[in-house]
Amino acid sequence: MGSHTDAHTSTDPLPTPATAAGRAGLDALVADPGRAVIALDFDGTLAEIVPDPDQARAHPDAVPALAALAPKVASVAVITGRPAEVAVHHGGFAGVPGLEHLVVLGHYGAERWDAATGTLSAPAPHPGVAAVRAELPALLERAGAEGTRVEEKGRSVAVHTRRATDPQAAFEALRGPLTGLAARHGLIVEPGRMVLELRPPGMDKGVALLDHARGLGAGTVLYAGDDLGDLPAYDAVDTLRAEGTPGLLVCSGSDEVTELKRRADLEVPGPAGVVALLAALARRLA
Ligand SMILES: O=P(O)(O)OC[C@H]1O[C@H](O[C@H]2O[C@H](CO)[C@@H](O)[C@H](O)[C@H]2O)[C@H](O)[C@@H](O)[C@@H]1O
Repeated sequence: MGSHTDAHTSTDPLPTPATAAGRAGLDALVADPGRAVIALDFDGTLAEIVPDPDQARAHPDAVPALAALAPKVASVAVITGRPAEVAVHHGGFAGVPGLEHLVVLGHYGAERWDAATGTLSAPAPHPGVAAVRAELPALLERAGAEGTRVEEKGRSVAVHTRRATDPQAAFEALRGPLTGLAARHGLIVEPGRMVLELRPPGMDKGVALLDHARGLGAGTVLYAGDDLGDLPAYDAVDTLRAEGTPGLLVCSGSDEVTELKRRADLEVPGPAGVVALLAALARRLA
């Protein structure tokens, strides 16, 4: 899938989705923004991918675009694999005029941070995470996984291979052993862009998005993502569409992941393209 860049109207050009379903989703959003839910992934979608996860930050135009858009729609939500408070920090989302009602659903929706209260709600930690954390160094040593980096995420542990000599080879070599380790302790492996995360089962971005959209009685849902962990959210938009709620699937395009492009209604060039779309929407809805 992809897009072309016809003017959506003569007054404020919006990209035109490549699919009829996507065009219906965008039309519904523009026609009735007060019932629209805008849901966005963080890394690779609002923030450029960088080698060190600690250094990732929202695109410089992301917060202004979100702050301009949020007051015009029912909800803006960031749905991320990051711990919610890490996304809030790296995104610069706290205390921003216009983002008073932002919601950040972290750990694939297991955590919820509300800008309105500044509070975080989260389940009890899964005991398997501590067990995995204890066994991981020896497993990585045995695997000879030079250049890999462990990201401690609190409710999960992620093994990054982006800085290995051959990132894709390291990813493939570790996938089996890490899947076995996770399974022994009741966890699952969430694969992403040069990362294998060992995390509790039972929640994903699709469940999170469906709960959020249905809870608000959404009339339209836009979801933008870039990675495999976003596919359940794509499924959720398809589910909502089947129920009669229009939606728009946006892919933040990259060369690393192709699965989303095939399903998206609209592909934009990475976080800069996502942010430009959000800004154009905010202008259109003014
Ligand atoms: O759901 P997301 O917001 O997309 O988070 C998914 C993972 O993103 C982070 O890793 C990715 O971004 C890093 C920084 O750009 C990059 O170095 C890494 O290769 C990417 O996989 C984050 O570190 C993970 O914890 C998230 O689960």
